[in-house]
Amino acid sequence: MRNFGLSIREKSIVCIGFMGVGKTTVGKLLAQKLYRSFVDIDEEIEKFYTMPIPKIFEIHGEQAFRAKEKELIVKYSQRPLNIISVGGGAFLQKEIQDICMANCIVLFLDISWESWKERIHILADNRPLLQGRSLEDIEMLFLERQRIYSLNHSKFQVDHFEAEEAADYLADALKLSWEINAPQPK
Ligand SMILES: Nc1ncnc2c1ncn2[C@@H]1O[C@H](COP(=O)(O)OP(=O)(O)OP(=O)(O)O)[C@@H](O)[C@H]1O
Ligand SMILES: O=C(O)C1=C[C@@H](O)[C@@H](O)[C@H](O)C1
Ligand SMILES: [Mg+2]
Repeated sequence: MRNFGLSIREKSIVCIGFMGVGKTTVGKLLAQKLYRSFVDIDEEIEKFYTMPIPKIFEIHGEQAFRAKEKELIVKYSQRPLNIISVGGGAFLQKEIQDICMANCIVLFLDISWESWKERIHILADNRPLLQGRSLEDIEMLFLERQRIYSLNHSKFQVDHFEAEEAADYLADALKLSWEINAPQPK
C-alpha cells in the first residue's frame, strides 16, 4: 500500500523507546484521546504465534520474531491514522527505521536509567532480553539502545509523568502542531 500525499495529521504515530518505557500503556491512551486505532506490534506477533514473547524466542528464535516484527511494521506503518507501539528492539532494523521515518511521525518515549530501574521488577517476566542479565548488563543495553532511538521526529521524557498525564500532554502537543501546520485558507 502506498500513502503518498498523507498530510501530517493523517500520518500514523509510531511510539519507540526502551522496553518498559510505556509505549503500550501511553500509546493506547493516546489513541483513545485522538480517536485513533491502536496497534501494538508485540501483541500482533503474540497473536500470530499464539504464544507469549518469551515462548516465541524459545521455540522459534529471535530471528523469526524480528522477521515477523518487520513484516507487521511495514504493513501498519503505511496505513493512516493509527497509533503504533513497536517493540523496544524494532529500530535495530534499518528497514523499519526508514519506513517509519518516511511514512509516520516517530515519537521517542525516553526515560532516565534511574527511573527505569524502578520498573524492572514488573518487566522481567515477559521480556526475554531482560532474563538472566545482571543490572549492569541491562544498563549497558539501555545505553546502547539510546543510539537507535535518537532517530525520531519528536521526543518526550516520561520520567515525571503518570501514563495518563503523558498521554494528555502528547495529545495536546500533537493537536497544537497540527493546527500550526494546517493549510491556511486563501
Ligand atoms: N508513565 C508511567 N509511569 C509509571 N508506570 C508506567 C508508566 N508507563 C507505563 N508504566 C508501567 O510500566 C510497565 C511497562 O509499560 P509498557 O508495557 O507500556 O511498556 P512498553 O514500552 O510497551 O514495553 P515493551 O517494549 O516491552 O513492549 C507497565 O506495568 C506499565 O503499567
Ligand atoms: O527491546 C527488545 O529487543 C524487545 C522489546 C519488547 O518490546 C519485545 O519486542 C521483545 O521482548 C524484544
Ligand atoms: Mg509494549
